[in-house]
Formats: sequence, structure tokens, C-alpha cells
Amino acid sequence: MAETLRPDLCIVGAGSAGLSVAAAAAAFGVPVVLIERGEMGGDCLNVGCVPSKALIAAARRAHDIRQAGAFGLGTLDPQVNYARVREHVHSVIGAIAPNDSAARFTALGVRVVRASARFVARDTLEAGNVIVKPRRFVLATGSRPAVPAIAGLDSVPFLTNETAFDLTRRPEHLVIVGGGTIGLELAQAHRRLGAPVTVIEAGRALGREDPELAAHVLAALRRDGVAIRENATVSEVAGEDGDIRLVVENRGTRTELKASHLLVATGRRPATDGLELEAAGIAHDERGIAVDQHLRTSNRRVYAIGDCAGPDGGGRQFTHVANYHAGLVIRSALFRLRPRVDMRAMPRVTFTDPELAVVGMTEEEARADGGRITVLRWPVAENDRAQAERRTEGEIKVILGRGGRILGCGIAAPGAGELITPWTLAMTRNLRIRDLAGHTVPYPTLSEISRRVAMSYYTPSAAKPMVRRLIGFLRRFG
Ligand SMILES: Cc1cc2nc3c(=O)[nH]c(=O)nc-3n(C[C@H](O)[C@H](O)[C@H](O)COP(=O)(O)OP(=O)(O)OC[C@H]3O[C@@H](n4cnc5c(N)ncnc54)[C@H](O)[C@@H]3O)c2cc1C
Ligand SMILES: NC(=O)c1ccc[n+]([C@@H]2O[C@H](COP(=O)([O-])OP(=O)(O)OC[C@H]3O[C@@H](n4cnc5c(N)ncnc54)[C@H](O)[C@@H]3O)[C@@H](O)[C@H]2O)c1
Repeated sequence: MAETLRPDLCIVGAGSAGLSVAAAAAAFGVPVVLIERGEMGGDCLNVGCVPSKALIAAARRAHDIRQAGAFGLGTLDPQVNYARVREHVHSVIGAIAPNDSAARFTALGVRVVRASARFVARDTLEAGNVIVKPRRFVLATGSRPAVPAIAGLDSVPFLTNETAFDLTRRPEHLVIVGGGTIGLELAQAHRRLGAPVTVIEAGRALGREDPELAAHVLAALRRDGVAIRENATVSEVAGEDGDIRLVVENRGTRTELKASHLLVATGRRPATDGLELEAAGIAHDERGIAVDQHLRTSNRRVYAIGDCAGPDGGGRQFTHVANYHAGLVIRSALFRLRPRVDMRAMPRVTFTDPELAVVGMTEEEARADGGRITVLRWPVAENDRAQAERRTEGEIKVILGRGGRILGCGIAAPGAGELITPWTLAMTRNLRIRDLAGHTVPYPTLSEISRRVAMSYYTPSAAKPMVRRLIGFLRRFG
């Protein structure tokens, strides 16, 4: 007979979003049921951030070995063993997995149910042999790869992020459809591991990013040997494992392309299948579960967070957004506060080399917003540490409003994902550009680009006649 549970919180999905809510609620001693139908840890741990960053780390080592000659170490050719690289990737997942495990959460006092959840009424959910009637629900069911309608694709074996980290042999030619974050991170990683790679992108690669900053990343990928075809689509696919033929259309021209492996990375769709949201009166569409600015769904008892939340959840799908949502829901569900989603200082990073990190508005967004803006830039090549490391590609670009208010910052640079943090803090705390200029940064570090770009705000003042007259006047006093 089914067991009926009546916790304070019932969370569906043990990915980044669901686990964060469960851990925080358990820390406050709140009774929680956590339901997961797949792997604990969700996409980020198993088929997303963690394996992709582990693969990128392996690829970076291969690249460094090839670059050794420039450092006087002799030119070397790395011996890449895909099966061993896969083992490395999976051992990294294994090292982190205990943090997200059912055992850990059970020990924290969470009741973990390993089953698929579906609503049977507005206030009731069924999962395996349990019925849950909580005070509040938190839906954190994530997203799945969105597969485009390409003729023949359904009869051809293709990879997505859910299968791409299991390759045990180097692809003879990897074709990636989609030149967004997943496409470009994996394109560069596989190229550096020795596979020929072609990216087919319907629009502009990294199309959501500032074109000037994206250009640094694309130039680096092309230097590595990745073929990137923009404004191109795949209209037909045929073939079998190891022998796939594609028809690519580009401004009216049709060309044929052969691939050993095809990876589809054309965006994500919310994972709401099987939840039977209608039974609970929860509105949703292809963009996700409809939420308001407090992450509440059309059923007041139910929140939706992380990748499955619709556009008013902020419209970004990242692990740190999922964690941020979790914090808002904890405040709302446990403390009856009404915090709103605020994405103004939410950073994002594309982990290519150089990395591309952004917080706040891009130049284009700031111009579209009206108001007068100032754009500051500083090239990575002007940084002494970058020269020593022979990694000089990129620049920092800062968008300012009136009085030096920071509207946004974009960095294309090695380690940009780390360099963006002071800018995120500055925007969160409403600091001004003078605050970024007025602190000491250790020499020689890449962080100096942030201070240098901030100081460049004052360069025009140094040439002002009044300033020069003041210096002349003060000189009289000895
Ligand atoms: C290749 C790749 C690389 C990425 N890299 C980064 C990165 O570097 N940095 C970053 O910030 N983000 C990255 N992301 C995005 C990040 O992985 C997601 O934003 C994050 O995982 C979302 O967390 P979530 O909890 O909303 O969803 P998920 O992690 O997808 O978790 C949802 C969970 O819900 C479960 N579930 C779904 N339906 C049900 C049901 N009916 N019953 C029970 N359980 C259910 C699923 O099995 C899953 O475990 C990457 C994504 C991909 C694909
Ligand atoms: N570093 C990170 O934080 C990170 C890494 C990977 C993924 N993610 C998350 O996962 C999300 C999904 O990544 P993604 O790369 O799949 O999506 P994306 O939206 O970033 O990029 C998809 C790309 O595919 C293109 N496209 C769509 N249909 C196409 C078609 N039929 N033919 C050719 N090109 C087509 C789009 O123009 C777009 O450029 C990201 O938006 C991000 O939220 C984050």
C-alpha cells in the first residue's frame, strides 16, 4: 500500500536547484521530501558542468604540451587516449558525487525518494509507492537537449550532452550543430584532444555575446583548427554510426559534409514530461513552467526553479542561477519573505580558452536602453603576466552610465571566469568605477586588467588644462 507523507517541502529533482533547497531546508530542521528519477546531482554533475570542465581541463593540458616549444621546452606531441580521458572525466564526477548523494541527504534528515513524480491533484503528488501532500512544492526538474527538426535526424545516431562524455575513441570528424556555449566549449576541447571538428551555426556563433568579445574566442578556436561555419544550417542527415553524411545550406549554397560523429547542441527545453502539471493547475509552455517574479507558479502552493522555470525566472540556465533561485525560495517558503528575481548582477561564463565572462549589460544592450554610456577597454596583451604566460588574446570591456555607474563588464581572457568576480561584487553592491580604480592589485597578475581599465576612466582628466594648472600651482610649495 502507498505510504502518505506530509512534509513541509516536497522538492522534485535532485539537481543543482533541488539539492540546494533540500540542504538549506534540512539545515533549518524543516521536514523535506526530495524526489529524483535519475542520477542524484542532475545535469550539472553527471552530463553538464562537471564533465565538460573536466574534459576542457584534459584538453588544456594537451594544448599546453603542444605549446611547450615557445617556452624553450622542445616541441612535443601529446599522446591522447580517449578511453583514459573518459576515465579522468568520470573520476572527477565520482569525486564530487558523494556531496550530492542520497546517503548524504538522508543523513541530513531529508527523505529521498528515487522515483518519477507526477501530480494527481493540486495538492498531491505521487512518486513510486509514496503519496506526498506537503505544505509547499518546489519543482526543480531541469532541462533536456532541444533537438531541431532536421530531415533524417531521427534515423541517424547522434550525440547530445547526455551521451557526449562517454566517447572512448577519438572521433575521425566531429560535426557539432549549434555554436552556442555547449557547442564551442566541446568543439575546442575535442579539437585540442586531436579530433577534427566542424561547427555548424544557424546564426552568429556565441550570438548572445558582445561580438567584439566573442571574436577573440572564435579567433582562438579557429587558430586551434576548429572549422566554424556561421549562418549555416543542416538540412538533411543520413548514414550510420561512424559514417554520417550531412547536407549543409549556407546562403543558398548546398555542400555535403561527412562526419564520424554528430553532436547536437542547439539549446535546451524544460523537462516537464511525465509531471502531469495540468492535474495541479500549473501553467507551462515550451519556454518552461510559468513563474512570477517570486518564482511562484499558477498554483500558489508550488514554486518552479532552475532550468525548468519560465522566462520570469530570469531566462538563464546556469547552476549558479539554480542556486540563486534556491535561496529565494527558501526565504519565501520558510520565512514568508517576498524576494524578487533580480538578474542585473548575474554573471555567466563560457569556458573556452580564452574564457568569455559577462556580468550586467553588453554595450548593445546598454545603447538600446537609452542613456549616455562610456565604454572602457583594456587589452590583455598590455598585461605583463599575460605576456609571461604567452596568453595574450582578449580584452576587458566595461560599460558605464552617468557618474561612473557600472552597467556591465565583459572579459575575454584566460581565467575570465575568475576575473569577473570583483565586477559582480561591484554591481551587486552598487560600487562605482572609482572603487575599482582605487584599490591595490598584486603585480604581476591578470587581475591588473580590471584596475587598468578602471583607471583609464580618468585618463582624459589627466590632460585637462585645469588639472595641469593645479599641479603647476602646487609645485610652488616645494
Ligand atoms: C554540457 C553542459 C555544460 C554546462 N556547463 C555549465 C557551467 O559550466 N556552468 C553553469 O553554471 N551551468 C552549466 N550548465 C547548465 C547547468 O548544468 C544547469 O543550469 C543546471 O544543471 C540546472 O540545474 P537544475 O537543478 O535546474 O536541473 P538539473 O540539474 O537538470 O536537475 C533536474 C533533475 O530533476 C530530475 N527530474 C526531472 N523530472 C523529474 C520527475 N518527474 N520526477 C523526479 N525527478 C525528475 C532529473 O532527473 C534531474 O536529475 C551546463 C549544462 C550543460 C548541458
Ligand atoms: N559555461 C556555462 O555556463 C554553460 C556551458 C554549457 C551550457 N550551459 C547552459 O546550457 C544552455 C544550452 O547550451 P547550448 O549551447 O545548447 O545552447 P545555446 O542557446 O547557448 O546555443 C545554441 C546555438 O545553436 C544554434 N542553433 C539552434 N538551432 C540550430 C540549427 N538547427 N542549426 C544550427 N544551429 C542552430 C543557435 O543559434 C545557438 O547559437 C546554455 O544556454 C547555458 O544556459 C552553460
